[in-house]
Amino acid sequence: MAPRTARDRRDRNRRPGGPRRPEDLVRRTAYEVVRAVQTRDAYANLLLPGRLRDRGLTGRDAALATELTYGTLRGRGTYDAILQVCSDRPLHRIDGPLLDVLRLGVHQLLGTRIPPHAAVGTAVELARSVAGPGQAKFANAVLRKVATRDLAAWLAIVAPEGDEVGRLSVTHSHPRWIVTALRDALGADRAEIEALLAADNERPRVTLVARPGRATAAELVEAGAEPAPYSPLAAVLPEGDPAAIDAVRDGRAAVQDEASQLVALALADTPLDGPDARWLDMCAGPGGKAGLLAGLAAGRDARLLACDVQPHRAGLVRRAVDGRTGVAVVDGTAPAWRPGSFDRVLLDAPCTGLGALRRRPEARWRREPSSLAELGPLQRRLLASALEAVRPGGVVAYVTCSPHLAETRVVVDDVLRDRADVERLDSPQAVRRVAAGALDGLGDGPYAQFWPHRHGTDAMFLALLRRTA
Ligand SMILES: C[S@@+](CC[C@H](N)C(=O)[O-])C[C@H]1O[C@@H](n2cnc3c(N)ncnc32)[C@H](O)[C@@H]1O
Repeated sequence: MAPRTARDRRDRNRRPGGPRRPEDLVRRTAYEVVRAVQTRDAYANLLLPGRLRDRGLTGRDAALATELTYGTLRGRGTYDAILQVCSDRPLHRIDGPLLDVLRLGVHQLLGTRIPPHAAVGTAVELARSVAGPGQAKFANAVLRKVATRDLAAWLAIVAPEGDEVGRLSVTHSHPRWIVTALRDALGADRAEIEALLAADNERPRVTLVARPGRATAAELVEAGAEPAPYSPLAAVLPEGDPAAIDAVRDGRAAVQDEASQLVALALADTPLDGPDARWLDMCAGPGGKAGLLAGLAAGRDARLLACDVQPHRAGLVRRAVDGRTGVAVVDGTAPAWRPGSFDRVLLDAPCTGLGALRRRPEARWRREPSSLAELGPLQRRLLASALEAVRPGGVVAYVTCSPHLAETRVVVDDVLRDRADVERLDSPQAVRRVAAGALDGLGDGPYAQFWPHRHGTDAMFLALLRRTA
C-alpha cells in the first residue's frame, strides 16, 4: 500500500536494524538524484522535489539534500580531478555508484561546513550500502586522503599550471570546450572569465514575473518579494517557496529570469509602422515568454499565437496563457501560415542552454560539442522561417539561452548574409529602453548579450531584426 503521510513515508525508509537517521535519508536522497542524472539523463530540478516529498524531507533537511545534490553535480569536474590524485585506481575503473558516493563525499568535505568525520563517516556508510563492505574500505581510504587538505590547497595541486583553459576547467568545474566557448563569447580579460565561471557555480536567486495585466511587481513586493534591478515586471524572492505567493499560485505571476522578461519586453516595445495586431511565439514551450507576451498583447488589442513542435510542451503553454491566445502544435520550419502573416515574431530557439548553467547544474556534463552541430541547421531554418512569417516593417527577435557564438551571432550573420531585406536593430538600446534601471554591459550592438556575472541573469542573447521589404 502506498504510504499516505510524510511520517508513513519516513517509517517506510527505516531499516529493519534500527531507525534511519534523517541525515542518512538526506544523503541517500542526494545520492539517488545524482545517480539518476548520470544513468537516466534525469533532470535534478525535476526529480528532486518529488523525492523530497516522498521521503518527507522538509525545512533544513530538504535544504541540505538540495545543496548536496546540486553541489555534487556542479563540482564534478573539480572533484574528479582531486579523486584521481587520492585514488590508486583510475576513475574509469571505479563503478558508477561508488564514484557518485565519492563525489558526494568530496563535496561534503570541500564544499560544505559539514565536519570531516561526519562527511567521511556518512559517505562510507553509503558506500557500504550501495557497493558492499570491501568498497566501503576503499571509500574510507580515499576520502580520508581528500580530508587532509582544503579546496584551495587541492586546487594548487590539481589545476594544471601553464594551461590556462585546463586550469579554469578544473578550478571552476566546467568542461574545457565550454570554457573555451564562453571565453570566445565574452571576449574579455582573464579576471572576467573567472568571474563568469564562478557565477555559473552560484545558485541563482528566484526571480518572479508579474504577468502584465494580471499582477504587478509592486504586488509581489507587498507579498514579501524584493524589488528587482532591471525588469519593471520582476521581483526577487530571497527565500521560501514561490508557490506561497498568492499571485504565483493563481498563475498571475510565475518564476522567470529577468533577462527572459527583458528580451520579450524589448520585442513588444520596438516601434512599428502600420498594424500591430498579430504576434507569433514560434517556439513557445513551456510558455514562460508566451505568458508575458500574451498579457502585453491583450493590453494592446493584439493577438498572440504560441506554437511548439512538441504536443506536451504546447500543453504547458496553454496553462501559461489566457483564453485569447491561440496555442498550436506547429513545426516552425514548415508552418501552414502565409508569409508575412505577423507583425511581431519571437523565435526563442532550441539551443544548448549553456546560458543557464546556474539553474541546470548537470547540463554542462550532458552537452557535447556535437550538440552544436545538431542544433545549428535547425536554428538557421527556424530563423529563416521567422523572417518569412513577419510582414515587411515587422520585427523578429532571435533569442537563445546560450552565449555560444555558434548559436548566436554566427547563426544570425549566416542567415542574413544573402538577404538585403532585413535590418539589424540596436538590441542593447532596445533592452535599455524597457529596463527599469540602468543596464550596461550588454555589448556594443547590434546584438545584446546578458551575463550571469554582470547582470545576475542567465546568459541570454537577443538579435532584433526588422524586415524592410
Ligand atoms: C528554448 S525553448 C523555448 C522556451 C520558451 N520560449 C519559454 O520562454 O518558456 C525552445 C522550444 O522550441 C521547441 N522547438 C524545437 N524545434 C521546434 C520546431 N521545429 N518548431 C517549433 N518549436 C520547436 C522545443 O520543443 C522547445 O519547447
